[in-house]
Amino acid sequence: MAWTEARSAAHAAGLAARPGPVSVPLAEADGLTLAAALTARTDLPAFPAATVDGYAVRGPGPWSVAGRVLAGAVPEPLRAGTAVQVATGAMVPAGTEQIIRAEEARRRPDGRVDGRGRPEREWREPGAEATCGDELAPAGTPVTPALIGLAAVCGHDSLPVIPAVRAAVLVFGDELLTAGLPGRGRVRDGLGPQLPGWLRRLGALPAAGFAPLGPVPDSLTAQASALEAALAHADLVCTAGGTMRGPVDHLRPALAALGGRYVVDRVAVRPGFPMVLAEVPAPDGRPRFVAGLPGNPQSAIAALVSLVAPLLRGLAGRPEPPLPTARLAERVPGRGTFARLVPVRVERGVAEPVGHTGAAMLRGLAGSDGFAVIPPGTDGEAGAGVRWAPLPLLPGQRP
Ligand SMILES: Nc1nc2c(c(=O)[nH]1)N[C@H]1C(S)=C(S)[C@@H](COP(=O)(O)OP(=O)(O)OC[C@H]3O[C@@H](n4cnc5c(N)ncnc54)[C@H](O)[C@@H]3O)O[C@H]1N2
Ligand code: MOO
Repeated sequence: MAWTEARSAAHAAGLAARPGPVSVPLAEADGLTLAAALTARTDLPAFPAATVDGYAVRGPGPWSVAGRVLAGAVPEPLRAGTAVQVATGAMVPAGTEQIIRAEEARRRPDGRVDGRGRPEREWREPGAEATCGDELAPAGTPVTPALIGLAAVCGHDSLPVIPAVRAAVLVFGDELLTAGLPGRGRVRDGLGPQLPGWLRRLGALPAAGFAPLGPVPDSLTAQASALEAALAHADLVCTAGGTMRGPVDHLRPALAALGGRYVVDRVAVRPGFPMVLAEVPAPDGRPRFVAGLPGNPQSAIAALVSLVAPLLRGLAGRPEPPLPTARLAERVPGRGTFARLVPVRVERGVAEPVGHTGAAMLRGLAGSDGFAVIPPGTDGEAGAGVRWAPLPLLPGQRP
């Protein structure tokens, strides 16, 4: 499958399988996606609210001071010739004609206040920000802290959201070490420690109740049963390794044993071409997903960006945004009929290829912002515009 087609297929499969909406308390909604439009449950503000500390007055001055209204209280209507002291945020008494700022009011010896109000009203009218029923954000909007605040001030206690995907990671390979120095045929597992952070940045939560103890042994029975156990807790299982047809590559037979159906089976891209995305049936009728990432560490992350990122956007009910573009700093040869993904650092719109980018390497990737995409049948020319697929780095977390 072509790389662009594979990304679209992953996104479409996610959209089709997205979970139904749930209602969550505001404090738990951050980072999720609105499942229905957010509407104002009341006028905002809900009552006329003073914007300054001062005196609300009615009729011509000087005014005798009839009391005060603090924020949170309901005032009596104002009679002509009187003033009440108001605090910022206090409900303005009915009949108020102007508010004289505290620093611009004079207390006369007889106790009355005098002064001139400013031409503009010093209170907010009900509905100035929103009227009851206004749509404040459409379905599909990512929930941010500011949106949570907006929902709170217009009367919501909970929000309808698409729940977060629960994701689990399984690494395959008897050669993998989880501690100490590599050597004598053994390598350190570079994906088990890395994938959870990327998945979290893509909006997935760890699958509660499932924590593998380490690499899964290279046997079909071990890998099929590890997958089955993970799928009992997770909407998405990312596996690493075993995607090819080596003597101990069991991912495809394990998927077959679980009744898996391929959404994507190998992609015309380098690195990462043996990547797989499969749907596995589940008792509730909503499919679960297995993303088979190749074992070569950089290839695995290329597959994560190519398949897992669009899948998770689909599962969250979000659209797939077009890839950003940048200018290539230097010439990058293509890979014939395959697309090529090249780790780059992107600075002020210029994509600079980094070094150490073999499929088995992480050194280049660890200093990059994402992958420049050299389309099939082309070379990337110095100065030419390219699309690039960002790594899910958070602002302020660039390497
Ligand atoms: N005959 C062919 N052999 C291979 C081809 C091919 O076209 N024909 N393609 C190569 C490509 S491309 C890739 S990518 C790999 C994919 O292989 P697998 O997904 O089956 O991965 P493994 O064989 O298990 O491992 C490959 C490589 O990566 C190391 N590895 C695995 N897991 C980890 C990990 N968690 N952390 C660090 N390193 C890991 C493993 O030791 C191997 O060196 O297949 C090629 N072969
Ligand atoms: O596709 Mo492999 O992932 O080139 O290294």
